[in-house]
Amino acid sequence: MPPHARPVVLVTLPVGPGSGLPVDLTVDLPGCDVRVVGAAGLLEHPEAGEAVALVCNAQQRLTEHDLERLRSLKVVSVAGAGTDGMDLAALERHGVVLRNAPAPTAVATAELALALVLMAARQVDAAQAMVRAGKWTGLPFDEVSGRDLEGATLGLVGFGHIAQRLGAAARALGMRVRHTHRSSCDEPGHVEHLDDLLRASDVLSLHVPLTEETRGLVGPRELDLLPPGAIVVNTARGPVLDAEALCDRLDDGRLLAAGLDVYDDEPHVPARLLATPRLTLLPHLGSATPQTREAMARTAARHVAEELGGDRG
Ligand SMILES: NC(=O)C1=CN([C@@H]2O[C@H](COP(=O)(O)OP(=O)(O)OC[C@H]3O[C@@H](n4cnc5c(N)ncnc54)[C@H](O)[C@@H]3O)[C@@H](O)[C@H]2O)C=CC1
Ligand SMILES: O=CC(=O)O
Repeated sequence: MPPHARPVVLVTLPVGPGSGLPVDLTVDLPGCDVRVVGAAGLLEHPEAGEAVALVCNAQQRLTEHDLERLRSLKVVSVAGAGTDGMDLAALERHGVVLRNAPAPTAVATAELALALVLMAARQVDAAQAMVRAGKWTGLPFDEVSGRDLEGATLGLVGFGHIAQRLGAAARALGMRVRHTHRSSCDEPGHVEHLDDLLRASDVLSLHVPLTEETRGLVGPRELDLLPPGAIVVNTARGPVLDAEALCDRLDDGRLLAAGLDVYDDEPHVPARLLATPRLTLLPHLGSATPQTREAMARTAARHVAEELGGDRG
């Protein structure tokens, strides 16, 4: 950065006047030149080589090649939780600090996971389809009668920001809550081994980041450990769960129902999933409320301000 120049911060979030999120991040980044650019135009931006910070969402990909173009970058600040699109080793080689913002995503994402659990338990999609198709002729049929959640066990894989909120809501519904995560802990409900959690889970909800360790964490073997008639919800990342294996078990009736917000190759949703019964499919909607999106953007901007500290004009 030339001496006395103001630090340039590139923002690939759709924020500002005329966007879905009319937030002015210059307020959070005093002393910086904030440029809102489209994600696709990041490398082509005339100040790409001068930018010291990038504010982006959790879908942002950053490779070695990108970092060579963004050669002045010191900070990448994700307005969200997931950092699975980033080449972490390349960021380290280039001396770039990576921050994420899981806390502000938690309320909306936990609420969405709860919605998927409730929809699955009460077969909401199928019941509504019955009404819309004019097939409701009397009392609801057995195939949309679902199950009670009170007294059922919710198994949480990962017990961070989102899972803890979902767990609290589930307890309020009278569910038993069990959880497993990377390290041992003595919190009530902690189960040491994933297999034991699966065997106990009437409802399984996934809340781990996508890493080499969690890719394929819940596959055919794991799904077969669930009690018959279990529910599976994934709001974490598509590759954590084998969605084909999930469909097999919905097709043959071993699982009651499932809900997905995330997929292997978003926004592509495979035809097999679209054709599977009792499977609610949402478009990665977890944190998509205006309140949460604003909190995520502002938190990410604050993280940039913290990291740049005295470098600001
Ligand atoms: N659908 C959506 O819109 C959203 C999806 N997400 C996804 O949800 C994930 C979780 O979010 P937060 O709860 O905020 O994250 P967090 O960082 O607060 O919690 C992650 C938890 O996973 C555990 N964990 C990590 N690796 C593990 C492993 N190998 N085995 C077992 N546990 C492991 C950690 O110990 C921690 O308990 C994010 O990484 C992101 O991928 C997050 C926000 C919105
Ligand atoms: O998927 C969203 C995130 O914040 O991670």
